[in-house]
Amino acid sequence: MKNYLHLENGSVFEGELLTKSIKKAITGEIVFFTGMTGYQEVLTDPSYKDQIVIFTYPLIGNYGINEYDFESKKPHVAGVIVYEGNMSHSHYQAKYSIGEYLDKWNIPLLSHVDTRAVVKNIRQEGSMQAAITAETAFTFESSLNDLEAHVAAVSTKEIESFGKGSKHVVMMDFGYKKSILNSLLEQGCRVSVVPFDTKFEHIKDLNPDGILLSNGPGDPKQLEYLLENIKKIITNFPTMGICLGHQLTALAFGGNTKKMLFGHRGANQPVVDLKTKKVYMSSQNHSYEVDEPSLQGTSLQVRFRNVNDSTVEGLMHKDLPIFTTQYHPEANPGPIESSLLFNDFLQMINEYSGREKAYA
Ligand SMILES: NC(=O)CC[C@H](N)C(=O)O
Repeated sequence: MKNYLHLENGSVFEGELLTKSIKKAITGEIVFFTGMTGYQEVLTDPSYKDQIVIFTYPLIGNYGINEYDFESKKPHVAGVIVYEGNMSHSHYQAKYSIGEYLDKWNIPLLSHVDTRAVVKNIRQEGSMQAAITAETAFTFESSLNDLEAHVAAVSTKEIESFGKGSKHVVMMDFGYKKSILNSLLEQGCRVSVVPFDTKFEHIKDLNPDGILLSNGPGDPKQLEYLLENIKKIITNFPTMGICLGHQLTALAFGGNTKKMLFGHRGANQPVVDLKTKKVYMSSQNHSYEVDEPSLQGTSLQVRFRNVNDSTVEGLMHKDLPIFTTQYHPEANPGPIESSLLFNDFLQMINEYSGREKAYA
């Protein structure tokens, strides 16, 4: 069935709807993902909440959807745009086609769209809204900012515990990916996943050895009201921050964040570790970045940098055991070479265990 993708700049693209017909237009910020594989992880990563994802790789769906690669319990994207959506998947682990899976959650999949032309629009003009509808005309009534997803919609409502290890990591859940939890479990940790707004006093009672600030959707500044609490937590326990967790760390120490022209979303973003001068290929998904000049005079310094555009890709605290990455060391999808950072986190925890508050 013919349907249309409308961009906020007035461009309209025709496509074929592979999922059931939509009664009402679907709107969201349109973002493009450049990885060749990993669509299942992208669809279920809570950081993509309410966004319309357009895949640049021209064949999506060929290995179906399996039971193992979910990053959370359900898909969070508002809609999916592809060049060719393959509904006759072939993989021994596949349970559904991508279309069946999206249909189950009432998420439209629009195919045969000129994805290269759409991405050129986003690259040239920056982030914008888009709509998927059966109508040839569409008027946007909201602004891009109104569409920003909030962490409260994806964070856990109650504390959940995983693993039996001796080191206890409390993960503040801003919309965590399951692979982060798995990476911590692989390090032999016991993990408590706690709501994003859990107070310092409560976290202290949980007696953590370390804190992980997770990834999550939306503008980090939406959580400005929590920064004081976050700062208290991370200055008292060894901390690793990932993506939104990285951005919140920067804000908590007085740095600033800003929206990028169109963000980084893919599985081959080169990042240099300024400490070792080694370059890693990384998995990324973000629209915001830490504004480097704003770090001047703070106690944070840049540890990782994007090789393509020099943006800040990670920070370390000058005195405290805190480090962060804008990219995703847990991969999924993408290269796993940065998973070593979870070892570093554990080393840092071991170094500081028993020294509670000694450095606060
Ligand atoms: N993956 C993430 O945590 C994304 C962080 C933030 N929502 C951004 O888009 O920049």
